[in-house]
Amino acid sequence: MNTSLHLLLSRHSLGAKHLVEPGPDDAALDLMAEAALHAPDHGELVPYRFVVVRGAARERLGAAFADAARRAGKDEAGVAMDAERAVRPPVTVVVLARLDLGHPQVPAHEQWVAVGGALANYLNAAHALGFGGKMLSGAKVRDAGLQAAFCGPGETLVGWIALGTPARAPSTRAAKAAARDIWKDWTE
Ligand SMILES: Cc1cc2nc3c(=O)[nH]c(=O)nc-3n(C[C@H](O)[C@H](O)[C@H](O)COP(=O)(O)O)c2cc1C
Repeated sequence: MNTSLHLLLSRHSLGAKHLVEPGPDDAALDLMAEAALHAPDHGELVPYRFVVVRGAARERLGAAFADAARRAGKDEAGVAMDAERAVRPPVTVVVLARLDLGHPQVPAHEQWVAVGGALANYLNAAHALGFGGKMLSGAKVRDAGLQAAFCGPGETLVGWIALGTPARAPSTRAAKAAARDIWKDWTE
């Protein structure tokens, strides 16, 4: 099979507990961002941006996650688990959407499609470079403190991508759908 297609067909998500050092460095993060920029994007609005959390910044994100967990009423075990989610992955990339809601040609749903396309390209590029990762959101994206920490005016906190080197092979699981379930010819 063609190598590029093999990469697309073999990508899978891998959670933080299966990710080890090293995470993507600047060169890899540049390539992943380049790949995101190659996704379809009506009007070339680039309605997204990424914020990289690594090194000592992981502890700060852990503290911010812990604060959010306390605001959500979690007990101390839950708080510690949320903090660990930020500290454990070698690299966490915060995904932010920045839609132009008043755009005369490109409605919001098209800009969201562009955000999703960029995210898919970003994750596929990480996979092509040998990294594993998983996109996560959860109730934390609606936490006012975390939103204030990352979002500029009008931006949406989409979530976090945990990234690192896969510590294990993917587990086998049933396909979410068969290819023939999601396309068909148009007939009357
Ligand atoms: C925007 C977005 C947010 C997500 N948030 C979560 C989440 O909070 N928790 C979770 O378990 N999966 C979440 N997922 C799904 C996983 O990232 C992953 O796609 C899913 O587990 C299926 O695995 P696969 O990517 O290997 O097909 C999210 C996906 C997207 C695109």
